[in-house]
Amino acid sequence: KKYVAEPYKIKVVEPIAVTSRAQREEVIKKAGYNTFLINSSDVYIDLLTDSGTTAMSDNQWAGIMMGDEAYAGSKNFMKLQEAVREVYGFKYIVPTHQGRGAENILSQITIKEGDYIPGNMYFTTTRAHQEMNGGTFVDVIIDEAHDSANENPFKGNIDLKKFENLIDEVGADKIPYICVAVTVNLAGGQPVSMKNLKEVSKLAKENGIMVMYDATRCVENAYFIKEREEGYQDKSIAEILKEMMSYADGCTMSGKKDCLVNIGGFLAINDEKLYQKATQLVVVYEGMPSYGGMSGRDMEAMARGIYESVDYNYIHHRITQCRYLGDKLSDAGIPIVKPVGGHAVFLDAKQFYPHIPQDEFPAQMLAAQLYLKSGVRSMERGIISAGRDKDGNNYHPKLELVRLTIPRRVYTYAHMDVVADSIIDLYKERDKVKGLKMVYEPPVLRFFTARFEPL
Ligand SMILES: CC1=C(O)/C(=C\N=C(/Cc2ccc(O)c(F)c2)C(=O)O)C(COP(=O)(O)O)=CN1
Repeated sequence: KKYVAEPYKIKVVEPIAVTSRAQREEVIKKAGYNTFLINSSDVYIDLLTDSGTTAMSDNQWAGIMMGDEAYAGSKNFMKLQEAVREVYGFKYIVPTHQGRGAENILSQITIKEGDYIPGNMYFTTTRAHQEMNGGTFVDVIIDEAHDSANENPFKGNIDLKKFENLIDEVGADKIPYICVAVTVNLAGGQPVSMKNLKEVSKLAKENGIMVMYDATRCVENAYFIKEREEGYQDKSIAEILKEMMSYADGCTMSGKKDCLVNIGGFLAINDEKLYQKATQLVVVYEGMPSYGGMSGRDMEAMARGIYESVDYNYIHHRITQCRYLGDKLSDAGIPIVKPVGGHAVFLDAKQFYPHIPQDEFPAQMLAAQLYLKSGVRSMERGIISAGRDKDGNNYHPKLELVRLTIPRRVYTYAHMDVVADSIIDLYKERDKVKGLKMVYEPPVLRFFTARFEPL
């Protein structure tokens, strides 16, 4: 398979754990069949998440030495503010320790009891903060996004009809903003087209509703627009990203993904009044508006990461490496979410284990089996992650997935081959695998610490 060689060379290495099957059997039992509870020292290839697992560049590490740890008005904040203004185009920026720090503040300053927040598919922390502030999340993504085999090139798109129906149903004054995730994590890292962003922005403006992006993987989204959307092939990633952001009133950002850092995030806003409300809260939850829970050195690393992230060679390799894994799996007949997303390959556990009913947690079991087989850690993104509704009933998401999340600039194609080969082996033994029962269920965001036993 043709692939794009890494546009960087390795300068520092971090040995990884080569384990035996016997060791892994001990580990998975102790971890209650939950990959979140496995120690990093017992993991060979860690595809749990792309969040905070990035390898920073030498330029970013050099920035760590330039930390201005002044409590107020740090030089690094000025650098970060300049980077966000230049690359994203937003006027005001409130640094936070990570994405959910921004989600917490945005939700508190915009959502009132009884409000509705439309969005393109839910995300766990985003929906949690919206609900904690009395809002109700309403999924307005196109239907195709819930069909893992559908190859629509922009499966993250908002269904304008659904958005309009909600406005007619509840009234625009009950909708503080529409949350547009670019890309859509749980749909399989699927992008939103520029055309759809423009249309959403127009409809929202006509109704006095703000548009807030969850910009966590926005550079990946820009790459897909360049690759797939008419009229953008000759534009740079930076130009596309800037245009994307111009259709939003602000964004929350988990810097731990597309800003290429291990910690950090921000809330960016154009409206001055909203910015002032945000600064009143950031001092309560994160710290001064000029550091927001980050050290000076981490703000410097994130500022430098923002500039690096729009380099074509970086993002071209990043997306291509992910697609390499996806193509190798689908060529071998393994059921995955199509098209392959920007940050991960998602295994369709419902099709992988058709004999295991969703209430026996097929995706949870598949992630455990993959660890047992090869020490590769992945993440359940199915019924366990979906949690329970207000009446305490399990949500039954159409997508019962295992996410193989590729950290940025960390693994080589050889690691991708190990992952692919072990999944292909697992598929051959799929009939022998049984489901799980949950033996410990925490009340909130249960997937992080729940424990299971084989049936
Ligand atoms: C699209 C989006 C995210 O992907 C995201 C985080 N993502 C994680 C970490 C994670 C989060 C929640 C889970 O249920 C989970 F199991 C994993 C992840 O692996 O994908 C956040 C929040 O950004 P923070 O992590 O910087 O606070 C906001 N928006």
